[in-house]
Amino acid sequence: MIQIKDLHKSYKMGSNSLHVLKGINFNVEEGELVSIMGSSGSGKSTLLNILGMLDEADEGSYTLDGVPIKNLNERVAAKYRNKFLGFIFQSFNLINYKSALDNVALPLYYQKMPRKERMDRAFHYLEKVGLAEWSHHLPSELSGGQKQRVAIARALASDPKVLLADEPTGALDSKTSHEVMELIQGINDEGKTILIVTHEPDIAQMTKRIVNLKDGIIIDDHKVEQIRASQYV
Ligand SMILES: Nc1ncnc2c1ncn2[C@@H]1O[C@H](COP(=O)(O)OP(=O)(O)OP(=O)(O)O)[C@@H](O)[C@H]1O
Repeated sequence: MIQIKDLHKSYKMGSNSLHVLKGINFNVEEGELVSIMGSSGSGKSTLLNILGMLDEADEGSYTLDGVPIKNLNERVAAKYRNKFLGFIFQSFNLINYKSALDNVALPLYYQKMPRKERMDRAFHYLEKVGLAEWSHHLPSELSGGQKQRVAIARALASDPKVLLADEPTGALDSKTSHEVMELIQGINDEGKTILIVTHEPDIAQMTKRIVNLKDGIIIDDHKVEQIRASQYV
């Protein structure tokens, strides 16, 4: 699903240049659940931004579902991004004045899906994350865990090939984090490819593979004996 070869990325700062990614190689197969770990400044967000087509590498190649991602104009990049990728953020990024249902339906509106179809679809995904009864509530009326479930439903509604999650449990308490991870594990069980950036080892242990970054290179990449979140609840 994802092939990354010898990826390099530097940031220019005045006359200096900060070499952040120093030759990253890794592949992700369809249906994997992978966590990317590493200390602050190791390059996790830089890598996730490149995977999310929000930034481009200086050198190396990135192929997503067989498509080489390079030198795309913004319109084509946006089309591929919508088609291939769903995003989940630490801070949920919901629109406060829209209901849970409207938040999930909004990306479908931008994809020009007819109203009835997009509302039915949004409701289906809210049901899937266990929030059917909360569909008309505003984000301010939901708990942190419920907000992240809405954000997950929104990411799933476009049926992307890959979900990219940047610290998805970073704003949640431990019990809620495990519940959200249980949901993510369930979505992965249905075949979705998922990559999670996290600095929490117990969250990484709930994925199937941990990739460790340090100073812009991968220092470790191993499969894990997955801990099922249901053991915690
Ligand atoms: N747009 C930018 N311009 C200049 N330097 C940047 C930029 N973005 C990131 N950096 C620098 O690149 C390095 C890697 O940053 P990155 O955000 O990828 O790390 P990270 O592993 O995600 O860290 P954290 O866990 O703190 O989010 C850091 O030293 C950071 O200051």
